[in-house]
Amino acid sequence: MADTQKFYSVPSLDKVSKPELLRALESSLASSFSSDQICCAPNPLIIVISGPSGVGKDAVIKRLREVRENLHFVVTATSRGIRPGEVDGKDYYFVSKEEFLSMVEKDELVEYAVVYGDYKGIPKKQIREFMAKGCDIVLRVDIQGAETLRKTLGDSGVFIFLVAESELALVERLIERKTESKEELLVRIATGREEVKFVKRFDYVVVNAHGKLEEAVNLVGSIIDAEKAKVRQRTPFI
Ligand SMILES: Nc1ncnc2c1ncn2[C@@H]1O[C@H](COP(=O)(O)OP(=O)(O)OP(=O)(O)O)[C@@H](O)[C@H]1O
Repeated sequence: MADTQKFYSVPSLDKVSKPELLRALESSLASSFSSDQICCAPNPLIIVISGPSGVGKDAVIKRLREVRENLHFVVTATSRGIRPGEVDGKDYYFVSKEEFLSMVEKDELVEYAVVYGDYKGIPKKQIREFMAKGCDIVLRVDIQGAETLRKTLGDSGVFIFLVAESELALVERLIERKTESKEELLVRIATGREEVKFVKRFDYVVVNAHGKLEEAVNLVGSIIDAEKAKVRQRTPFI
């Protein structure tokens, strides 16, 4: 009965202006409407992108950075030599083996590994700094690195495994890149065969098919969007 009375105290919708109607609704409910945000801002994410050598991790991340804002790509420190077209401090921090080992000793890396004879590791400082600014963090690691990060981050990170459409496509991509010797090619291909088995430990798998880089990037973007819309947010801590 009381509810029906409240309903009658609200004027007909076509007789009053929007502000008048709002006031009438507020007074019927005996409380004003809040303009506060209903949901809190989503937590920053740590997105781990991994996959076999030559699958397109760098290519996907490069494009992702062009199309998405508020994303920080952590620059990995490596003791490997610089490849043509790579820029120190942008693609990697190129350091000597000695410098790298000193970073390990000072516990400055969240994860590090020897990859095809070279050290690669992720500096903690950068992750903390950019998460504090509200940025999502993208980490590019090989499968060993993803394994270590899973142990550190548990379910608080988003783990994405990139695959090519077929083994043949992956090998062709590596050959066309022309950055490995035939010995290095063999090692990467053999390792890649084993690495595909690790897909089960990831949260998502994304196919980066030949000529379809944009589709792979869009899917990664959709994964990030869906993660940000989750009711139970991941809360990464480094
Ligand atoms: N969807 C695609 N279609 C065609 N070529 C691609 C695609 N994605 C990447 N490539 C090309 O394949 C080669 C390997 O890609 P990229 O260097 O990004 O792989 P990666 O996974 O980062 O390799 P690594 O782990 O050895 O550094 C590059 O020459 C890149 O331009």
